[in-house]
Formats: sequence, structure tokens, C-alpha cells
Amino acid sequence: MLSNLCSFPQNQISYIIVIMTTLSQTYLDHPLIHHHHIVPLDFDSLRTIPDSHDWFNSSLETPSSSSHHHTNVNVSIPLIDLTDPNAISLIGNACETWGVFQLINHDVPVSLIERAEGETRRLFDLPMTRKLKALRAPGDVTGYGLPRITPFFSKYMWHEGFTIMGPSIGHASQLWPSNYQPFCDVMEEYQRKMKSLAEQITRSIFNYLKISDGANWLHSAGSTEAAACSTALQLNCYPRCPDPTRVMGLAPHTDTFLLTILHQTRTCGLQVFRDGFGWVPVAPVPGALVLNVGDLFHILSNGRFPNVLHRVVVDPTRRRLSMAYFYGPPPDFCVSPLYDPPESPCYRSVMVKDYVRLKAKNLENALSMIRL
Ligand SMILES: C=C1C[C@]23C[C@@]1(O)CC[C@H]2[C@@]12CCC[C@@](C)(C(=O)O1)[C@H]2[C@@H]3C(=O)O
Ligand SMILES: O=C(O)CCC(=O)C(=O)O
Ligand SMILES: [Fe+2]
Repeated sequence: MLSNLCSFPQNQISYIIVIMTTLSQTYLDHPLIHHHHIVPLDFDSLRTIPDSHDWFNSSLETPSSSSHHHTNVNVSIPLIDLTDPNAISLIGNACETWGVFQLINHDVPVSLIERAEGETRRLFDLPMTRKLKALRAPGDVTGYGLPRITPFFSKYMWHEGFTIMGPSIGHASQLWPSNYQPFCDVMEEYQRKMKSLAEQITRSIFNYLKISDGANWLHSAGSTEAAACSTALQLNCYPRCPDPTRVMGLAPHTDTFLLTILHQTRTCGLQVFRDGFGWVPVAPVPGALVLNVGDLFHILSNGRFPNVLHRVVVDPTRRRLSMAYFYGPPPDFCVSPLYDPPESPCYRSVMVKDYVRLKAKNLENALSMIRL
């Protein structure tokens, strides 16, 4: 290879162009979603559940059906104080047992979280005609609409969302032609803070796993040369529902990337599944952020960390909001399971962008497709 390069004529200037894929491109390359899988209902005007959203009369599991999947209110997920001297091992243990924990004293200012929540509220409060101006285009990733997993289910979810990847000005200026700046500013600042928290937690987990290399994107984090990490911010809204037992706020799923950092409002709704425990509610704790393991950390930890299955149930009287920040390595990074012999790898190595595409097409079957 070196000799090939050296054989270029001396009088020609040659460039080696490394084209790095962005996360948006990764999704754009593989459009799968159709228009009717994107447009949410105008939920506030509804007094009954339309058949399209009624999970009760389907073969699908609803929050109230199936006794072996009952909601278990007798246990709770770990609550960790980031200033605790044992924080690293507490985080590592929580990742190994639950794949999810709540974090307090995380250094993200409450005032910033409240401002971001305020702007999220301002967005979902808009009339439907206005929100539709920022509708995600079929095959696109950002903007207003139903969750990406919608096409995998025969019923629709009781949900509206807004996805941000990078600058949000394009869609925000459609929503508020003359008053979009406060939204853009706070979402940018929120994503900056989330990114540094995600990096800090990822480093702690790597320390726990005794990984010193294999994550060069983290070592160069913050430098101008660093390849862009895969990040996204998803604003979720679960309108109140006349009959919550018949609907699903967000269907059971695992998150794709390394880590998700979630802020939820004071209304209950998020539940995580753990073998032997069933569905466990994640009770809102003021000021706490919920962190969960995604598929890529499950692969990287060679299956040691469960990629926690979770879902959202809705409330009869109160709308619930949440803001989920997804964090992963750059799309061109190759994720390989880390293990000590005599252990052997459970998954084959996979590029982030290839796994994202596999997941976009196959949802929960994606992992089994790379299993060894
Ligand atoms: C970066 C992303 C993660 C996400 C897909 C997305 O492109 C943007 C939205 C995210 C979200 C939020 C709701 C649940 C979820 C499974 C979905 O359908 O869209 C996640 C996706 C994910 O983790 O794969
Ligand atoms: O709203 C929640 O609590 C969970 C949201 C979620 O799971 C997601 O956005 O991936
Ligand atoms: Fe999720």
C-alpha cells in the first residue's frame, strides 16, 4: 500500500480523502418508513380509542394483559449519586444487573433541564396544523412524528415525538417563524451537557470493565479532529388517554446506541423489563436522570450488560413528557466485544453504521443476526 502511494508522480499532488459517515446519512441511506407511519393523531380531540390505536383487541401485549408480565411495584432500579466515592463500581454493577439506573448529583444544572422541558412543552402545545409544518419527511430522521419503530407493530402508539440530530433551526423555524431561537439555543446547550455526561459515564464504565484502549473516539473527544459521535435528542410526548389499559405509549424496545440519558417529567410511565422481576416502573425522582444500556454497550461488554427492554404506559389524566439523549461512537467505528480468555466473543464485530441499518430493518432481531 505504501509503495503504491510512493509511486505517484512527484509533480502531482495527491490527496487521500477519508469520507466519514454522519448518523443522519446512515439513516437516510435506508428509508423504510411511509407517510402514514409518521403522522400522529390529534390526541387531545379524542374521547374514545380509535381501533388503529387499540392494542386490547389485537394479539399484542398491552400493559394490563398477560399475567407473567405483570407490573412489579415491589422493586426499584438503582439510584446512584455520582459524587459517591464508589460511583464507578455502583454504575458498573447497575449496568450488569439491571442495564439501567437513576443518577443524581450529575452536574447538569436543574435550570437547564427545566428550560429544555419548557421548550419541549411549548412545542407539543402547538396546534396540530403548526406541528405538521415540521413533519419528518419519509426516509428522513429529524422532525415531528411517530416513533421510528412504528412500522414494526400492527397498532399505533399513543405518542408524538420530535427528533433532533445536530442543529434544529430548520424545523424550529417552521414551528415558530419568528420565535425559534430560544428552542434552538436551549436544545443545543442541553445536548452539549448531555454529551459530556455521556462521555464521563462511558469512561467510568470502561474503567469498571478495565478497558484502556479500543475507544479512540473517546480519547479524542472534544478535539476538533474527533470524528462526530452518533448522538440524537428525542423529545417525547404521551398525551393523556381516556383508557390507558388499551393503548401503548411506547412499545417495548431496546435502544440502539451505547447509552441513553433520559429526563422524565413527574408523571409515571416508563417501565423496564428484568427476567424474574417482570415490568418494573421507573418512578420519577426529582432532579435524577435515567441512564440505560443500549445494544452497542451490550455488544461491547460481550453480553455482560443487558440492553434493557423498556416501554411506556400512559396516564388517564396527565400528559407525560420526556427527553432522551442517545450516545454512541461515530458511525464508522467498529464495535468489537471485549472479553478475557477463556471467554469467547458472543457477537461478531460490527461497524456502528451497519448495526444501525440492521436495527432499522430488523428491530429486535438485529442482535441475533450478529450473534456467533
Ligand atoms: C438516534 C436514534 C435513536 C432512535 C432512532 C433515532 O434515529 C432517533 C429516535 C430514537 C428513537 C426514540 C424512540 C424509541 C426508538 C427505538 C425509536 O423508534 O426512535 C429510538 C431509536 C433507537 O434507539 O434506535
Ligand atoms: O419516555 C420515556 O420514558 C422513554 C423514551 C424512550 O424509551 C426512548 O425515547 O427511546
Ligand atoms: Fe428507549
